[in-house]
Amino acid sequence: MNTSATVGAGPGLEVDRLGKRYGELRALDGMSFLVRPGELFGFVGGNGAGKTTTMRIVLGVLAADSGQVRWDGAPLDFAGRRRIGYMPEERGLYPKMKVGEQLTYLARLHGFGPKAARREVEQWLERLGVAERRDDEVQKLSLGNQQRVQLAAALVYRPMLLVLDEPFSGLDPVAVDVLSEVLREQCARGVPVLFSSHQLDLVERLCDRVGIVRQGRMVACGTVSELQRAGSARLVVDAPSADPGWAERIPGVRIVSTVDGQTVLELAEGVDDQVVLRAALRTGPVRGFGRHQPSLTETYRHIVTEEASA
Ligand SMILES: Nc1ncnc2c1ncn2[C@@H]1O[C@H](COP(=O)(O)OP(=O)(O)OP(=O)(O)O)[C@@H](O)[C@H]1O
Repeated sequence: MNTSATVGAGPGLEVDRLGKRYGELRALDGMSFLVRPGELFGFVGGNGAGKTTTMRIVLGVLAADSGQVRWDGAPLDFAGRRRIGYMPEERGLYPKMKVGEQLTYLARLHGFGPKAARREVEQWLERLGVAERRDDEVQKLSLGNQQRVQLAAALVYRPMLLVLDEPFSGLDPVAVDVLSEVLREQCARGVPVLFSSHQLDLVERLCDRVGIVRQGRMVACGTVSELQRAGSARLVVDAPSADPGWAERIPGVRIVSTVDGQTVLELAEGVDDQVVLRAALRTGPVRGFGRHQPSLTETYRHIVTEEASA
């Protein structure tokens, strides 16, 4: 598991040791990671961890105090940044402009001819389920539908990279499915996708790699299973005749929960699970014994808490 990105010439997006202060507040403190072509990268972390600040710096709407953002090994310049599909946290559509006109304008701005622009716009409006709203002003749409249009705005000019700040928040379950599919398709075309989210179940399902941010830096980065392996080892033991505290005296073992004879145990590094099995067998029959696969939410809590107490 990498806790920081390997830096050097290479394809994709490289965020290299970004630093950013707002007055006295250190918002970013050496933020580094890579998003490779065709990779769906989930950017997670608590409120105020520095995700939006990082994305704004990638987009160039905010300048870093230190560090660099690179695309394919070269510093990301204005021309490169124009080819990023961006969905800002504060959203960014013209409220009084009609949906279709706004998207067509964006596509035209990015070099599409009139016919091609209209074709792209129609395709995304259909795909994202807002085609019947093409002649409505953005401000007349529900928040969820405004969000769909905002997504169309990030996709309509075929970006080389997608940077989406909480794209799933506020979407209904059907729209979540459509967006998940769209992001997967973009990845299949080779587009790297960086998105932030607090919906860890969704991130776990969808992402190739996940970066966990705390206090302006990347504290863990890897595939979901790499992160899970880096979390604590847990065992689930089903010993129906055992007293609730049966595992208390095993060195290096902490009881996480006991429900109906089923005990979840956390093992310190190096503890032999066979010692636990023998202790369980001394209590009577053992009906189940196995490793507990933590969810990304559990792993996230573990990593963030460990970092806080380090
Ligand atoms: N314009 C600003 N002026 C001063 N402080 C700011 C500004 N923008 C962000 N911050 C601070 O910088 C830190 C990082 O904020 P940021 O918005 O990047 O976090 P985040 O990870 O996106 O959080 P959330 O999940 O809540 O959206 C926070 O402490 C925030 O209060």
